[in-house]
Amino acid sequence: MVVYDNVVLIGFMGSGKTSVGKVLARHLCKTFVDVDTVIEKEQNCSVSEIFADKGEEYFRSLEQKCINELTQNKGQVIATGGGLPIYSEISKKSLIIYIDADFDVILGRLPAKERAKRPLLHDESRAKGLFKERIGRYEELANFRVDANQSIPTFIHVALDYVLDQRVL
Ligand SMILES: Nc1ncnc2c1ncn2[C@@H]1O[C@H](COP(=O)(O)OP(=O)(O)O)[C@@H](O)[C@H]1O
Ligand SMILES: O=C(O)C1=C[C@@H](OP(=O)(O)O)[C@@H](O)[C@H](O)C1
Repeated sequence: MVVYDNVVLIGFMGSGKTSVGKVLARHLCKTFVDVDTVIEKEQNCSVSEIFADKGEEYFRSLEQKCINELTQNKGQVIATGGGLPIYSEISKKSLIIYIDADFDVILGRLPAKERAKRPLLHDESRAKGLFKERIGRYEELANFRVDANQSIPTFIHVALDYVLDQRVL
């Protein structure tokens, strides 16, 4: 049986990776880490500011460096940004869970303040295009997909049961 170092959550912007990750980590008694938050702390500015000042390509290089460093450690639940698995390699020793919510559900959940934090969500039709483009990659990479269209308490046990059936350090 494969032994995984970490649980890594992937999925589109706003699908709930951070929210689900925190709950999952608590139940599993693992450390929760959010890639965007780590980058923001290291750079001492927000993701939006990095996009505006240094550009998306630079942000993608920070993501790759960050996920490489984080996956040197073990026993964590790691929430990624929606574009990370599109542009970065994720260690093969990661148990990858796809947090899958419909585009309209995501938009309905995000207040203006949350949308403003995500530069690639500002233009709705472009964001919908990205959503369609990325689904295939998320599905291909994931060990497991969780339907995240409902409230977290209604589906968290599905993710938890799956992880508990695997061997994660
Ligand atoms: N299953 C859910 N039901 C209702 N609201 C949710 C759910 N998952 C996330 N949210 C809300 O959606 C927003 C985006 O969630 P977040 O966890 O930040 O997504 P991500 O990390 O994937 O970008 C937050 O305001 C969060 O409270
Ligand atoms: O999908 C993307 O390309 C992005 C997703 C964001 O993270 P969330 O998925 O947490 O919103 C953040 O990394 C950045 O705005 C780019």
